[in-house]
Amino acid sequence: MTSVSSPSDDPVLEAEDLRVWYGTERGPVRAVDEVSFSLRRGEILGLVGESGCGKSTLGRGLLGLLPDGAARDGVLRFKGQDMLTLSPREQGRLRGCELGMIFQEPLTRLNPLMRISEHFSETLRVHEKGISKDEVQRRSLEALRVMGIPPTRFRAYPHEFSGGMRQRLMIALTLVLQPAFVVADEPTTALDVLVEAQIIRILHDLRDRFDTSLLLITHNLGIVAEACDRVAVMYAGKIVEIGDAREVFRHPQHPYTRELLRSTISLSTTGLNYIEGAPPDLTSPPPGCHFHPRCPDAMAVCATRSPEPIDLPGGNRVACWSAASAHGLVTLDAEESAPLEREELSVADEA
Ligand SMILES: Nc1ncnc2c1ncn2[C@@H]1O[C@H](COP(=O)(O)OP(=O)(O)OP(=O)(O)O)[C@@H](O)[C@H]1O
Repeated sequence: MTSVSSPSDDPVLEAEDLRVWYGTERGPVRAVDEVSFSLRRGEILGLVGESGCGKSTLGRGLLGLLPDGAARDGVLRFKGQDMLTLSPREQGRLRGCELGMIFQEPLTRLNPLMRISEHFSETLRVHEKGISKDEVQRRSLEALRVMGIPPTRFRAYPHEFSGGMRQRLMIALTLVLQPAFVVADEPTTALDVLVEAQIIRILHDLRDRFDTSLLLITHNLGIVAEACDRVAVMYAGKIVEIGDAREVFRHPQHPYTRELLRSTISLSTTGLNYIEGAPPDLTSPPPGCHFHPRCPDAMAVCATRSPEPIDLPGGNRVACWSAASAHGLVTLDAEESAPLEREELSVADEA
């Protein structure tokens, strides 16, 4: 599937050194750790990585939808305005109409006592005061149509819909507000392949009509390849690679991206937990590059110094000593560039 319109250059969202952490008894869980990226108007950015790498936290952190005990810092601009300096009330107002989220578990969010028409009119009236009845109906039916739900179901109750349809209803309720930025967190988990294809079409529809920017969090790399303009790969709280989706899939530059792609392709599955080992505990991630204990290309420097994101000639932005050194963008001495001797390292650590 190809996109018919290209995203404009205006950044809608800009994150600089954004951090999100959860306070726990074991210490702070650094779920998002100095993440920087921007999203242009109408752009669809896929966010991938194994479970526990911080994808949902980043998505929720961008919208300010974090649980009590979580904190954010850094810079987060939406249409040029720094969100982190706004009061919770101002953020809430913005969230209502300009920012939207499509959740993993939609069923809990529909009121069983309210007809679908009432859900739409409540959503629209809260955010667009003074909107006429005719306009509510027109916009609601249009959102239902886009999601493939017949207008005859407009006055039905949530329990009269199948699970997949309820999920689509939730998406319609987000889209009816025509938000500028939407986070979709695993929107297709519960859906069959046909619906998945439909959702991809809808995402493009949304972008083409309203210039909506979208962060699509998913384990399904096929969807990212098909539906996204760019992809960000997250590992242990950091974006380790970001770039044009086709370029990243064709020429992955970070060893983690390569492993992620390989594990998916070789197993023909959407599960991504097949790279040897597991992502680290984010209360005490390994020093240096967080991926170094599992990295096939690790060098001595990787265990001690965290690599900064760097733009590679193909356009990918990658945080990896090995990739940067292969492109001649950093100079490492013989000791730093020696292959990482894992056993020796642990002996040396104990000494
Ligand atoms: N409310 C919370 N309190 C403390 N730690 C949390 C909380 N929510 C998430 N975490 C931790 O933050 C880290 C990142 O979790 P997050 O859910 O953002 O990852 P993810 O990549 O979205 O995973 P998945 O793909 O399974 O949804 C994990 O270590 C997780 O245990």
